[in-house]
Formats: sequence, structure tokens, C-alpha cells
Amino acid sequence: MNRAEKAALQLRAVDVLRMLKETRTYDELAETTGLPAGDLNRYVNGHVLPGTERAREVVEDIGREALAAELDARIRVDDEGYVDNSGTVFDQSFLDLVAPVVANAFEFDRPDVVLTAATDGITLAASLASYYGTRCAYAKKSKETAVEEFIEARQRLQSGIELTYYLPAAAIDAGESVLVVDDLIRSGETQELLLDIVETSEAEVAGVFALIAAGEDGIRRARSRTDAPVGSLTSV
Ligand SMILES: O=P(O)(O)OC[C@H]1O[C@H](OP(=O)(O)OP(=O)(O)O)[C@H](O)[C@@H]1O
Ligand SMILES: Nc1ncnc2[nH]cnc12
Repeated sequence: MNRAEKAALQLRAVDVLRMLKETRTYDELAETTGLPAGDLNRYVNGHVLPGTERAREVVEDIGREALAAELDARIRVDDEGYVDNSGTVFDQSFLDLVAPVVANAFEFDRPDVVLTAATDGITLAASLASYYGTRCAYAKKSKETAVEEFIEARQRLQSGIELTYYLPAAAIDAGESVLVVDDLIRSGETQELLLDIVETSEAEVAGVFALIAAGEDGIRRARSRTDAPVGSLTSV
């Protein structure tokens, strides 16, 4: 890790601690993190930065657990098992905190492009692309005007309806590494279409990530398509 990466990790750890501190006293934060309350006070107030190892622990372990709990608190599941995740996907600041935690916890190779499906995956993809300093691309259910060439992925869904996603062909180059993300994965059909797009582009899959897995089917399906890491922050 070079000096800039070390500093970035330390600052990310402070962001996570500040988020946790919003709803906790220092004693409670000490209990959540296992770190001394006096140290936490100095980190949160910006007087001292946590050391690299401590920062890593905060971001990868404590951060992942805390953000998963925060995500659970923000989603609502209706009587039929459908998820209302607008409390999450409309909150770019929350997603900006999620991105580094996810990137560090899941060990994805650093992608060239973060790819999602319009609409609800876009804000998460934007946060992850911003974290990695890479491009963000989203496939849409309709063709964007004035674009000449598209990559198309079509599938007949379990419901019998045919679904087609279109991505401007220039969005991904052959040989690039693509992280496929979405807010939610249930059947895995949407992720599969995105993986088809990556394949058609002759690009590589860096990983598959969803904030929420509704059941196991989608994650299993994505795993059957790639050896890259596949995961979600929480499941319902
Ligand atoms: O794993 P699956 O069964 O494919 O379901 C997951 C997909 O469903 C939702 O999108 P939706 O099609 O509702 O479009 P939206 O993002 O525009 O709401 C969600 O944002 C995922 O993209
Ligand atoms: N909001 C949602 N909850 C559960 N499954 C879904 N499949 C597509 N959208 C969904």
C-alpha cells in the first residue's frame, strides 16, 4: 500500500466512525468497535488518524457489519416479500460510505467500469465508480437516442415476458474489467443479462455485487456464471 492509499484508508475509517457516532455516545461506540473511547474521540474530531491496521479493521469488519445493520433498518419488505429500498438508493451519501466498505470487504479486482441496470442500481454504481475512480455505465430497457451501436442482451423471464437491455457499445472495451452491481438481486435474471453484456463485450468480470439479496437464487445464479467474487451486503 502506498502512502496515498494508506491515507485514503485512514480517512475512510474516520468516515465510518463518524457515521456510527451519529447515533451513539463515545462509550457506546467503544462497545461497538472494541476501541478505546478516548481514541475514538480523537479520530472523530480529526485530531489523530487511526493506524493502518486499525483503519482496515474499522472499514472491513466493523464498517461492513454496521452498514449492513443500517441497510436492514432502511429497507421495508411488504407482505409479498417485495422490498422498498428507496431509503437507500435515494441516499447518495449513504452509498458513498458503502462503496469503500464493499470494495475492501469483497476483494474485487479494481474494475475499469462499474456496470448496472437502470434504474435503481445507478446510484450505487455511481458511488462505486467514484470510489475506484473508474467509469460508470448502465444498461437500459430502451435504446438511447443518437447512439449508433448497442450491445443487446435478451432473455425470456420466468414470467414469460421477454426483457432486453441495451448498452451503448462504446461503454465497455474488449479486455476491460467490469464490476457488475445492482441494488437488489432476486432471481438473478437482471445480473445474468448484465453478465451477457460483459461477455459480448469480450470483457472480464471483476465481481458481482448487490446491496440486498432477496433469497439465495440470484446469488447462486451469478456464482454459476463467474469465478470472480459474488456477494451482497445483506439479505432478506
Ligand atoms: O434479480 P432480479 O429478479 O432480476 O431482480 C432484481 C432487479 O429488479 C429491480 O429492478 P426493476 O426491474 O424493478 O427495475 P428498476 O431498477 O427500474 O426499478 C432491481 O433494481 C434489480 O435490477
Ligand atoms: N423491489 C423488489 N423486491 C423484491 N424482488 C424484486 N424483483 C424486482 N424488484 C423487486
